[in-house]
Amino acid sequence: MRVLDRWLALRNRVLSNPGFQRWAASFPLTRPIAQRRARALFDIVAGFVYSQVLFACVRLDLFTILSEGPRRLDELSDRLALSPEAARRLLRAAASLRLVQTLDGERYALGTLGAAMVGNPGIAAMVEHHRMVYEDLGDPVALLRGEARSRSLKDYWAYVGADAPASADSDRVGGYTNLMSESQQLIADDVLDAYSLKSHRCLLDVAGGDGTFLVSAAKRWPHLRVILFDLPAVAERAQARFEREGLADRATAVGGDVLRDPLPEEADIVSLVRVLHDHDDAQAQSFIAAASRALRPGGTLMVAEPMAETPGAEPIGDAYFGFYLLAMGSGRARTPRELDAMLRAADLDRVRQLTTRRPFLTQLVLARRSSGAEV
Ligand SMILES: CC(C)=CCC/C(C)=C/CC/C(C)=C/C=C/C(C)=C/C=C/C=C(C)/C=C/C=C(C)/C=C/C=C(C)/C=C/CC(C)(C)O
Ligand SMILES: C[S@@+](CC[C@H](N)C(=O)[O-])C[C@H]1O[C@@H](n2cnc3c(N)ncnc32)[C@H](O)[C@@H]1O
Repeated sequence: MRVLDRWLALRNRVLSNPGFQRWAASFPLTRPIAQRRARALFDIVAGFVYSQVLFACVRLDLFTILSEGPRRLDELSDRLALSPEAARRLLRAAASLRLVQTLDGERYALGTLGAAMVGNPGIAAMVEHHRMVYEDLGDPVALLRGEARSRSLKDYWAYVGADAPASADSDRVGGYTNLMSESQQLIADDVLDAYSLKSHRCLLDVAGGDGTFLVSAAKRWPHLRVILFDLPAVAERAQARFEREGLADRATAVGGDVLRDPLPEEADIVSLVRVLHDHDDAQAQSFIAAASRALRPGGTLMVAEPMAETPGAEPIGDAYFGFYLLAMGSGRARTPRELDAMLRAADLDRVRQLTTRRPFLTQLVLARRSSGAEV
């Protein structure tokens, strides 16, 4: 450990020296590394500006317009209600970020990342939502010290806070339930492709929102019965959704508070999708305990959510969700290892992690309800 400390002190003294930085940026063997590091730092410095370019594109519906085909600057300037100069500035900014692609004759097409936006409306919903996130992160030091004045996310997520979830009435759950439904479309297939429900009979989705995940599961597996449990005002929306989707014969929504009310006990698999990470440890452990109690021995618990220390996506768990959940006032992204320990503490065993297609969006941990004799 002391050797590592000494090495880090030496390395950081060298790296922070302006003379070394100048040398490394000129010497042919170190130049590519120096440029990559400088760019990485610049992108962190400028991240908010890039986000706002994307926000302007989303607000002006640019990607939908370009999904009709390439357009000339004058056409875009009209449709975006921007002067030609302003439209050109936005389009060039978007092109530099691969959201848009420039073509001859001052024409513009969707870029590779803009095309991905068109296929995933949930991302645009998150971009719009970030207006609220950035309000709360305006003074990150005050946020860390618990002195932030802005509380947009605390008000938005009606199930967090001293008077929650009793205050989560129909008016207050609509906003977050729609956002979760839109963004759930990004992950439901990844989860259902990673774990087959073929051999299960009945799936209970705890804190399942308006049922978007269960609708995907029920449509994929016609033999499956599905039950959703969420706060009463949210469960009402889910029941209406099941009826609209023609699934009412095998999909039911039950209203209640996971921390106070018993969960339905018919299921052989219980899922917690994007639920544990927005609760502090004690509450998250109670959610797991409730889910575990709802299963018979041998039943399966499935936890799907973004996790900390995901290889290649470390900033998403620790920086993005770390600060997002701090502003929200509850929860943290956990590592699969931390979840493993929490699951074992609730009469669950055979904990295993399954690979999903896009682990940065969600990872998957499964466990089995152990038989009483083993506990
Ligand atoms: C064909 C040719 C020419 C080339 C081939 C090259 C090739 C293979 C290109 C690939 C192109 C392609 C298919 C791209 C696909 C891109 C995709 C699918 C991108 C997806 C991006 C997803 C994003 C950015 C998701 C963002 C999600 C966010 C920000 C979620 C936030 C969630 C929150 C805040 C949740 C809150 C819930 C709470 C409260 C924490 O519980
Ligand atoms: C982040 S959302 C996730 C919704 C859904 N699972 C998804 O991934 O789209 C968390 C959900 O937990 C529900 N919830 C929070 N606290 C709850 C409680 N004590 N009892 C029941 N549901 C609760 C909320 O109403 C909300 O629908």
